[in-house]
Amino acid sequence: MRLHRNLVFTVVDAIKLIFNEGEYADKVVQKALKRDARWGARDRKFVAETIYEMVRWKRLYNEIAGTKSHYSTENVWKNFAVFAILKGYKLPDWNQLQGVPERRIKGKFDELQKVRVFKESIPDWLDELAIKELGEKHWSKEITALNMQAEVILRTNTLRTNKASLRKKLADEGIATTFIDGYPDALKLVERANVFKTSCFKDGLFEVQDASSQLVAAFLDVKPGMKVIDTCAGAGGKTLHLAALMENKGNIIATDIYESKLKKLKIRTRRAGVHNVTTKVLDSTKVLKKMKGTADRVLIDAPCSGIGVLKRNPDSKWKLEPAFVENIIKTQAEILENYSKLVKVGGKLVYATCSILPSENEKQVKTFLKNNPNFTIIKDHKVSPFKTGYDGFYMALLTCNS
Ligand SMILES: C[S@@+](CC[C@H](N)C(=O)[O-])C[C@H]1O[C@@H](n2cnc3c(N)ncnc32)[C@H](O)[C@@H]1O
Repeated sequence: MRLHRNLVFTVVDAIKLIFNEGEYADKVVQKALKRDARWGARDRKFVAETIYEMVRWKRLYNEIAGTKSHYSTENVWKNFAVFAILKGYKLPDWNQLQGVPERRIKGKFDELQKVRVFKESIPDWLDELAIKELGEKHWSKEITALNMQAEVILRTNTLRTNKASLRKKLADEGIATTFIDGYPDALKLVERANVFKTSCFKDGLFEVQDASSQLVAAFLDVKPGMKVIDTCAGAGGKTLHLAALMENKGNIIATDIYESKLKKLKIRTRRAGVHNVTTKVLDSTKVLKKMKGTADRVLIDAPCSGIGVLKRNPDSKWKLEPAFVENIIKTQAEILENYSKLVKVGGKLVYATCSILPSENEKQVKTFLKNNPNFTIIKDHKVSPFKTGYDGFYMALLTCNS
């Protein structure tokens, strides 16, 4: 395998932006891919995957290269050399790659496989927390799965098309996909591609949404004509799915504390042909008070640590902090307590997170049920990245009895 100069320089610049300027990896990848319009699918794949791999394996590569966390250009090249050797690339005769100690890199890699925090490239605190919550054996399996590359999954917009027809249209645009058992509207890309450029995307025929995330809206058991409140709607990934399941009938109120996210949601509804969504910014307690006890269904897709989606956001390993996780657990408890009041008697609520930590999931639900005996649990579902290969998620379906 050969390395191409302009692709590798793009990767090095991207890594500096992520680690020195604190920019988000997904945004940096998007920008990097726009650098040269002549790049083909293989070039784009190299750029995107190499940036994600260098972010994902930061601690391991730092340890092997002796670069610690200092991100000078020279050190980024040293880390890149580790990546290239471990992936089996033939090193070109470039100044930046002179004198790379190939044998020492391989030897150090083998030696570090015995220490999980290096082998899996994770901060000590996260390893300790996850072991406390899940046990060492379970966590070891999950983190190995969370370090794999994320696949691209699409959700068919059933308001505009069906899965088989979308698959054919995408194939006509050069994008091969497969169905996934157990996920009724999902299509998996055979190879990474820029799906946002397709006319299928522009025509609103699909959304990019992980398979596990596609289970959440369906878990809420919505029906056409219902009144549904999507309390933490963000940019609306699940709102759009709810609208499709409700066949555009009834009323979905999408709320969030950030107006900017709800604006993005509005743009997405137009592309998807969704007509039954209104948005409300949660800027005062009055907004919620007015809707108390009125909803047939409430979705709480709560803010969380995101530990279930490290595959997709490997930079979270380095950006997350223990205090953030502690605080978000308190926020989740408050949100569940406050937003559950929106459900009418006989109505249902889903509490969901993209975390695999029990303290953000089943423990939150247990405490809530203890404090709110008018609610009972119908079922819950944990999605393990290790067992499924997709993102880690938790969802619990509760009902309000009085
Ligand atoms: C997991 S994300 C939601 C993702 C979204 N449902 C989707 O499917 O695309 C959690 C959202 O909760 C919002 N949020 C955080 N604190 C909140 C609060 N107190 N009330 C409502 N929303 C909140 C965040 O802005 C974020 O958009």
